[in-house]
Amino acid sequence: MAIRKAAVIGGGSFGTVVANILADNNIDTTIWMRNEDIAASINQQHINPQYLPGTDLNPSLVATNELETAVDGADAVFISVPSKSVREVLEKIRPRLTAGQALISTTKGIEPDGFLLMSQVMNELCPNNPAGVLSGPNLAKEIAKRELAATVIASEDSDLRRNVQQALSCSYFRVYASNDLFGVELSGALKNIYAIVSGFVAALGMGENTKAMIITRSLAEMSRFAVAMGANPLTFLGLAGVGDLVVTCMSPLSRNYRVGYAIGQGQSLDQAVAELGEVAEGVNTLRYVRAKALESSIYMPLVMGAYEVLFNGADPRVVAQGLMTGEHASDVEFALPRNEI
Ligand SMILES: NC(=O)C1=CN([C@@H]2O[C@H](COP(=O)(O)OP(=O)(O)OC[C@H]3O[C@@H](n4cnc5c(N)ncnc54)[C@H](OP(=O)(O)O)[C@@H]3O)[C@@H](O)[C@H]2O)C=CC1
Ligand SMILES: O=C(CO)COP(=O)(O)O
Repeated sequence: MAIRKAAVIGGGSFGTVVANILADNNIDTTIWMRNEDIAASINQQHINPQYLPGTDLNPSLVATNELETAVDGADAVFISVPSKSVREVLEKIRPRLTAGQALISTTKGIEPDGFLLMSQVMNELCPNNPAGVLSGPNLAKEIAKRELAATVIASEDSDLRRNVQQALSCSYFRVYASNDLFGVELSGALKNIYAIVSGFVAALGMGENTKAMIITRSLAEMSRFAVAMGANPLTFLGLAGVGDLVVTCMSPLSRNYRVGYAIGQGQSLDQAVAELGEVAEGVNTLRYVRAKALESSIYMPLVMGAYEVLFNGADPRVVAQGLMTGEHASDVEFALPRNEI
């Protein structure tokens, strides 16, 4: 069944953008948020003054502080809050959901207990609702200006994939499909770590070759980790992999890049995060991925170096320099395995 009525849970920059695309596509859309003033601004002035100032939202978009107003009768519910709040929000909406309402996460993070991705949390709490993940190179502030962008809808449910493609595709937004939900979701979470590292590199004035080396070795590292976790490495060649890695490692619009940049300029992690005032998922993801890599003996020099900078006060220069001193390695490990060089 096509999506005629949609709910978006979370009134930050990306939730607002997703809701606005749906409204632009004439879908009856309600966005839920806990902040009453922002909801009133969206309903009366059609702006989100805190997260997307200067963007005129579609006047048909309705904002509410009542979950039932958003969720009841929605064909699809998009979850767009930071990962640390996803379980709490799902527990609140779960009693209102009916079987078959699709749940789509846009959240790019990991739950530390059990190293769970958001679709796994959705499946655990709402097993009767088909799950999907939306992920790709999607800087909210550009899409808000209706600049051209593309994304990936990943789900094992082909109806869900088709319905979301139809609901979100428009003149400025294109939606590609994937059935590798785990790979798409994992790459969206992992790339935030490398955006922080790229922020260090930019702040230190390192060269363009260095930046390209960091991005490419980031891709090698994140796909090595993902394969060890059971994901399909080919997914990392797509928009949710290379695409999102490139945009977040190169753009000051990325909050993770900005945290790295501020640290590269000498700020502490606490200062950098406080100044940002929005979520930078990569900070926590770095902690969880480092622990997992150590536990599972996965070689991740960039993750190890970034952790030392963020949490043990190491000089950010050591992260890129660390790559130069490792043992001789393979360029593409899927072609030439590490143990065969
Ligand atoms: N911004 C972007 O370009 C993109 C972001 N994403 C991902 O989307 C997710 C959300 O990010 P984004 O919208 O940017 O984040 P923001 O920091 O812009 O906003 C977070 C939103 O979540 C709300 N929120 C936080 N905790 C809770 C809670 N416990 N209950 C209810 N609401 C809560 C905040 O409410 P309040 O204002 O009341 O604190 C705010 O509305 C992240 O995982 C991010 O990685 C994905 C693609 C692009
Ligand atoms: O995921 C994003 C773009 O695709 C947004 O990245 P940041 O969370 O770093 O802003």
